[in-house]
Amino acid sequence: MNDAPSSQTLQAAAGEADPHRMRAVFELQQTTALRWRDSTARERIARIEKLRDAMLAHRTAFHQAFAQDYRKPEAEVEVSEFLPVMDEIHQAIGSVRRWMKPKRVWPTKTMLGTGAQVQYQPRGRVLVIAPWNYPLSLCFGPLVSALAAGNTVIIKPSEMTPHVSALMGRIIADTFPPDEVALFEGSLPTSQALLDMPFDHIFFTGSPAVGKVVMAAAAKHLASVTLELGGKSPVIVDASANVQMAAETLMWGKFLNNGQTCVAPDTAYVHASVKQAFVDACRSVLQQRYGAGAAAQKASADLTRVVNRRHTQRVAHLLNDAVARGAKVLTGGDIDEAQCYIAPTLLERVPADAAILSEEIFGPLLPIIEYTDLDQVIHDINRQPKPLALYLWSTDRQSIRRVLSHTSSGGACVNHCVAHFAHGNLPFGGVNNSGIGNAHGEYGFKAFSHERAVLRGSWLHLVKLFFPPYTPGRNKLIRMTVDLLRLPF
Ligand SMILES: NC(=O)c1ccc[n+]([C@@H]2O[C@H](COP(=O)([O-])OP(=O)(O)OC[C@H]3O[C@@H](n4cnc5c(N)ncnc54)[C@H](O)[C@@H]3O)[C@@H](O)[C@H]2O)c1
Repeated sequence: MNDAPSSQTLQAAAGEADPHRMRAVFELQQTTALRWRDSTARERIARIEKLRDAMLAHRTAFHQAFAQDYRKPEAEVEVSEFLPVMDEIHQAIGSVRRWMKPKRVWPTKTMLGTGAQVQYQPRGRVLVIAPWNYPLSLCFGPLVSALAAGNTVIIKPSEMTPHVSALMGRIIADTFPPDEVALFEGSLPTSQALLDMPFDHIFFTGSPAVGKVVMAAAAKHLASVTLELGGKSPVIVDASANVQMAAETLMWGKFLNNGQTCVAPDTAYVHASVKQAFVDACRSVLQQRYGAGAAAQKASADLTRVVNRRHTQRVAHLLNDAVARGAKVLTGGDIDEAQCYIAPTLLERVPADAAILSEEIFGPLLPIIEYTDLDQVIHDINRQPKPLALYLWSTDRQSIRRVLSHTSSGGACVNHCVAHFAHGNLPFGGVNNSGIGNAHGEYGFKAFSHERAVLRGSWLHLVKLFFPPYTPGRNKLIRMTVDLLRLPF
């Protein structure tokens, strides 16, 4: 690969990556992608292990980069960035052999005597576009799945976490030749230049609005897509809920990464009979975790900052708009735009026309809506676009069954929140507005694989009985075969 543009050069352009270099790397990856079609599990595991070792060798540098980008506490870098990627790596190394094996399938009645299997082929050259909120996890997590499936990869991280993105760029450049894996930093122009190229698959994580742009770009080349999007994930705390447990878990899921989580609880419907107890429990959990009083909470090292001023203004607008329309702040409400700080905030009596009830909040605000009729809550949830997650705190089996069977969402947790993201044997993805396709574990492997149907077997020659000319005898045989399928065995 002597004529390959060096990764150092690729990273050299300030701001946006050079489109010519991106195109050159893309072309270069084609030869590798074709060669990797029959790559072995051992080769794929070796690549994943290289990534793991490089990532772990830069653990402290990551802690520093996250602190510089948005003051993310070290513990949260470990639990929400390293842990998911390490889990993905651990699972892929242990299971890729099994995932890759062609799966034999039983013949259907008309195919008796044939042999059939599903072969998992690498898609080829894939593009991973990632958001800023979990930059390491959402770049390297999909990278692991893509490598497990045998693809070459180009990654476009977010421009909003420049220190983490630059560090990941250095790691990729030092670990992989660009014909295997390359990372290009940049914003819209870089993303658009990449989307112009005929990738075999695009794995996009980000907002539903940009997801539509990505899908339209993919349509030009009929590239397959996985879209991991966002939305408003509703919460229900019903009259039977363990209120203390609900407060403890919900305050974690909501204020982890300061609410900047795709599956963050967005709006809480709380039954009137437990609302006051729930609010009291939430207040006390927040005080215990982040300090009593506004000054203590602002000084807490355990609260990540909002990623930048623009997003601080956006979240502050949601809060101010709700308050101006009559919402009441139950706790929090402090804003320091210069420091990108917004206190953990609970609101009630939010009027229906407040923007906070229609836009994804993606910040440390939680509107609480008191309810008495569960069916009305289900009706309200079903009027909104299908969310990425739905959370229910309840001990009543009937209510749990009713909510799970009458709503739709990418994923759901009962008596917890956010934690389903961490279960590597569950598909992670949205539905319609919150996403298309799945990530994680074997689902991630499949997202980056083409499931090719392969049919063989000497009995197949019997299909000639259905070839023209359609004599009366053949017509009869065809009709009999169709009628055979009406029989129950
Ligand atoms: N489902 C998930 O797994 C998941 C995970 C994290 C975040 N999200 C969602 O991501 C969103 C927040 O992240 P964000 O603000 O970085 O998202 P975003 O959609 O603004 O940006 C995501 C990526 O797309 C690029 N981009 C932005 N505009 C583009 C355009 N017009 N054309 C091409 N590329 C473009 C960005 O540079 C970035 O790399 C939220 O909606 C959140 O719910 C989803």
